[in-house]
Amino acid sequence: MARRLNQLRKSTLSTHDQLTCSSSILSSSSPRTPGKKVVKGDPIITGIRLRPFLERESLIDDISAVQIFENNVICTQNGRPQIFKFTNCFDASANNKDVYDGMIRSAVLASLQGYNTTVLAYGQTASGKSHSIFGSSSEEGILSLSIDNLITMNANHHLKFELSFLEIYNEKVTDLLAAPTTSNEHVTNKSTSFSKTARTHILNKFVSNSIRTLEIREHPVLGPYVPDLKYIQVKTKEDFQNVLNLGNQQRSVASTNANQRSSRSHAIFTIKISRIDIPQSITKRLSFGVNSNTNLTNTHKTSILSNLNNNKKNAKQQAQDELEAQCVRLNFVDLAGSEKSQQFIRSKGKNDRFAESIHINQSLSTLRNVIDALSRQQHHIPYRDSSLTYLLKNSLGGDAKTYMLATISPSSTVIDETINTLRYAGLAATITNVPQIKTPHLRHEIDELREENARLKQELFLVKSKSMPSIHSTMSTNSKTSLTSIDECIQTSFYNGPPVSSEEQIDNDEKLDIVDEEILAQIENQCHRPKRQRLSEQPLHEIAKVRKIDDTMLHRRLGTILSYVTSDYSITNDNGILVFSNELNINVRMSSSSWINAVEKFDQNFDINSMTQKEIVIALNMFVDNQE
Ligand SMILES: Nc1ncnc2c1ncn2[C@@H]1O[C@H](COP(=O)(O)OP(=O)(O)OP(=O)(O)O)[C@@H](O)[C@H]1O
Repeated sequence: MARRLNQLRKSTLSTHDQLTCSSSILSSSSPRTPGKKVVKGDPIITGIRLRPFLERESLIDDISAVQIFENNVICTQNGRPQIFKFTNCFDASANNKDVYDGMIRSAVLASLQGYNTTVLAYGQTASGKSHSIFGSSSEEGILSLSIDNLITMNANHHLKFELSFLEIYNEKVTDLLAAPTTSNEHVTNKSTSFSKTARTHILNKFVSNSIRTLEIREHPVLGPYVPDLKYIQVKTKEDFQNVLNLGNQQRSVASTNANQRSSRSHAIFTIKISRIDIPQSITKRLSFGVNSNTNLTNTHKTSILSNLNNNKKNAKQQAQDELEAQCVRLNFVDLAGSEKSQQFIRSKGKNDRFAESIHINQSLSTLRNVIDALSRQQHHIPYRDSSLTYLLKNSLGGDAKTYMLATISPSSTVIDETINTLRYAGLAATITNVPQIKTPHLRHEIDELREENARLKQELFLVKSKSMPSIHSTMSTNSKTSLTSIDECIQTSFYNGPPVSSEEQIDNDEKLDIVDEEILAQIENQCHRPKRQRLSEQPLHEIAKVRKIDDTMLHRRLGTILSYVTSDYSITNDNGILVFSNELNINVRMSSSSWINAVEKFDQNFDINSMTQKEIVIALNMFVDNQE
């Protein structure tokens, strides 16, 4: 192992010059306009995932041309190594959970904060896009893990989740959750007396008739959307699985007329998140009935009534738009294989395949053109040149948060495509979005709660530093009341008020960080303790080893503390901890390093025997570095 690492290190050093060279390749594919303005916002977050060798590749003695070493992806093409640097790299040993924890979890959290968020899986055919998003029989995909996380975090049932699943194939958008217009069985049974060619023809016709093609429209506020797309509400993981199965079933019905269609179509799975409690101002307008009085005789009366009805219709439409604008969408996009159309033409050599490849190529080449134009900050971005880019307009250089997971194969036979993928992922990382919070109806409350939270933290510590007889008894009544509702409100962290620009948001966050820092500094001074170093996210056993702490002892200690609070908690696979207690209004998911820190700090600062349950929860929460 050490020898392997040394070899890789050497190869990294010896390829330092190549790095400069490959950086220049990268920059040559994204030449910067001289003097272009610096756009403030969030870059598209990119990650690279290398899949393991497949059995069939091992059988033909294919050799690995790609290695991942820390944040470097090292590709060997014609004996010449090239290095690409990325912030998130997952090697062949990573599973979907690792990808979720390392990159996608923050996308889910962003959507809960009120941002429209998109996760794009980009890469050539068979590089692992679908495996990452949808998983396999033996492994959950990042989509399922995201749903899991969302459902767990919605313990108070304040949020509603609705799912849609669409496919873009040959530039046409189809709804994978809408029932087909006729039954497939009916057609296949009826067609049994036909020859194979005639049956294929009938089936093709049936498929194109039974699957409704949808239009894309652009709304002035919402941006491009598919008006008639079906959304299905889900409450449990089982509901989600049923929706996914339904969509996949429809997708496979469509595949009968185009083998492995899924490889050449784009699929967009959307989780629409909204609050259960709709503001009254909207509910009223939504319930407006539109009268159709057919007994009118007087023309004048008719025209007045028709105007009234139109106004009602407009008010209803407006209310619906307002409601839509307050929903957040978390999209998972499984793109078609990114290889060049030439390969399709060569491998298939058929006319219909040619048309198909042109469409796929149109979508993907437009996607590349859009990425290219955005990275160069050009004025015209060709979003409308393909259905895919039109629908993803807000996710590419718009107001959404975007994550791109580029999947690559280790095989030496496809190294050109792998390098292509890495180049586009590199370009995508230079694109800046300006994310806007979409759900404006809690903003002021959240701002106030954050301030209140910081103030209470300070109050709590000050009380503690004066030997703390009982936190509760020294707190103001207001503080006690606020503390009760803080957890609940922060959990449902949908904003209220006008949309905040990401700049403002960063500014607010920075201010809050400064306040936090100041409070911590004050506390450190008061407690005369040296500043503690923050723990990095490491596996539990590693932290325990470095700190010479017995992790089972820590588990036990946490168990004891929690048993004062609730009996409803569980240890997760990654040694994190999930606490449920509706009665106490807590729903805490701590990672291993967070709760180790929390337990240690708790023990150093508090005497559990002199505290109420509520105080224990507050104190524990206060010490969690990274509450998720
Ligand atoms: N990380 C992984 N671990 C194990 N097997 C994987 C992994 N990634 C991909 N595979 C396997 O590789 C094969 C191709 O993967 P997948 O279908 O996800 O590719 P894809 O990029 O979605 O292809 P396409 O563009 O054709 O849809 C599948 O058999 C899948 O199970």
